[in-house]
Amino acid sequence: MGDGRGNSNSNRPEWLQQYDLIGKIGEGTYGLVFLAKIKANRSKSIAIKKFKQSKDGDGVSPTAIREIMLLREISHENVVKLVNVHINQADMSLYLAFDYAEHDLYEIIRHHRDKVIQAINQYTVKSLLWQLLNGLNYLHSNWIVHRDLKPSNILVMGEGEEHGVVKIADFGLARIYQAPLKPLAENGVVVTIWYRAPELLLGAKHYTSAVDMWAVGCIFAELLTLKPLFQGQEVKGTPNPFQLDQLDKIFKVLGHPTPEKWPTLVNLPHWQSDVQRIQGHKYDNPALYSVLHMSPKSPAYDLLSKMLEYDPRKRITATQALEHEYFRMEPLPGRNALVPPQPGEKIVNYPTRPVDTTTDFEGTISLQTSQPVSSGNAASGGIHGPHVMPARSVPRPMQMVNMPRMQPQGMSAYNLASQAGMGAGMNPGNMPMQRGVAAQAHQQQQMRRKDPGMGMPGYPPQQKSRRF
Ligand SMILES: Nc1ncnc2c1ncn2[C@@H]1O[C@H](COP(=O)(O)OP(=O)(O)OP(=O)(O)O)[C@@H](O)[C@H]1O
Repeated sequence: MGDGRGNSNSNRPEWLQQYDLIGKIGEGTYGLVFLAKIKANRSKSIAIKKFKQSKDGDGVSPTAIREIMLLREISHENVVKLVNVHINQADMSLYLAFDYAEHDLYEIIRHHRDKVIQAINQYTVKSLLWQLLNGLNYLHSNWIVHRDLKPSNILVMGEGEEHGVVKIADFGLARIYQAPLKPLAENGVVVTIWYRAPELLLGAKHYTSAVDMWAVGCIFAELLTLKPLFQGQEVKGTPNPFQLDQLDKIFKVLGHPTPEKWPTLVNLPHWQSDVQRIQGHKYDNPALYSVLHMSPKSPAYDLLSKMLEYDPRKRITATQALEHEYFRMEPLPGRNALVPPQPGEKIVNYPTRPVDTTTDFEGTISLQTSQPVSSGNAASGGIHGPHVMPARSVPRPMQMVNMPRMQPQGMSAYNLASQAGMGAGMNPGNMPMQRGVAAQAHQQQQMRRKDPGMGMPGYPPQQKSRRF
């Protein structure tokens, strides 16, 4: 695939030359995510996450540094693998290359809800959940709390040797935690609101791995019902973690927490200070089973209610959850979550990721048009063909961590610059670019930018606009 830029190949730093860029696949709070192919092995797809420059442009953000430090030490089948780290010394922009995963739970759930209009089969739900817990158990036993678990961060591998294997991604907010625990206030607000644990919403100063288990409970319920369990309206623009509507949604389903069942509740800042507002409505009759349409006696219900235990100290841990009866009864969980082992069971064909081939590494839009994306790669071809779509416009709201910036010279401590093999002045925009974009796709992108909601029911704008 050519780059449409003549013979600039020899000027490119080595790391750029090893990839063919296919296009943009996503945008998060911290940067853009691109799909690329390794030239030496065209069957190998890579997701390259480019971190945004800090506002003051004085180095690599601490979020990025933290992500690298964590990821380089992490190795587990259910955690996404960091294959390479690249840094552009000219502007200190940072590129992390991960193994590419064709699917994520956000898209899988959306596909079942909006396209096939049918529940995810039990085997798939159980296998996805088991693998998610398995990865999380590994992270927690290594003193890592993810803190931002949500369906889009839980990736699932497409066709190939690892088909249907879950990979936990996006450690932008993950942090090694050690006793004594660091207060939350130092790090900004964590966990996207729908999956945010009640202790955080009530202003807990310390977090534990229990916040991830709450998020897993919300995701488990969403896999079962195809709807987010607690869809609170976020009040933006405040560093205060208190989100009344989110708490209200939780209380409505689970009933009000009480100091009898959750003794440390009374110590939480917002339970005291906002007691009138929090307890304005009294929800005495928990209704989780009616939301889920399942028997409270079923093992799935039992496991879920243990994940949604109010008191974080009583909430089930990942290790305990893996031992739960739910996973010991038929259908047993398997490694390929997407393909039920029983013959005759219908296999759902999930769509490949949409790829926006109009955006290059610098995040600029190209209006040039040429041929469609060449065939022969999973993302652009396969059974579903290319999804050339406009990019999402609105990054998810989340706060940057308030820490001093790492200066460029400081990077050598992490041995990143040497790995990157880049000379100063090199521009990552020189990356070979696929120019297979119709002007129509660009127009569509502009139109959708004006409509962040994209007409999807039940999702607030930042969720609705997640996909192109
Ligand atoms: N290794 C990967 N393979 C394939 N897709 C990925 C990979 N990592 C991330 N993505 C996808 O890229 C998109 C953006 O990811 P990113 O982690 O930057 O942001 P996010 O999780 O959507 O939002 P935020 O960072 O604001 O929480 C998501 O759709 C995600 O599923």
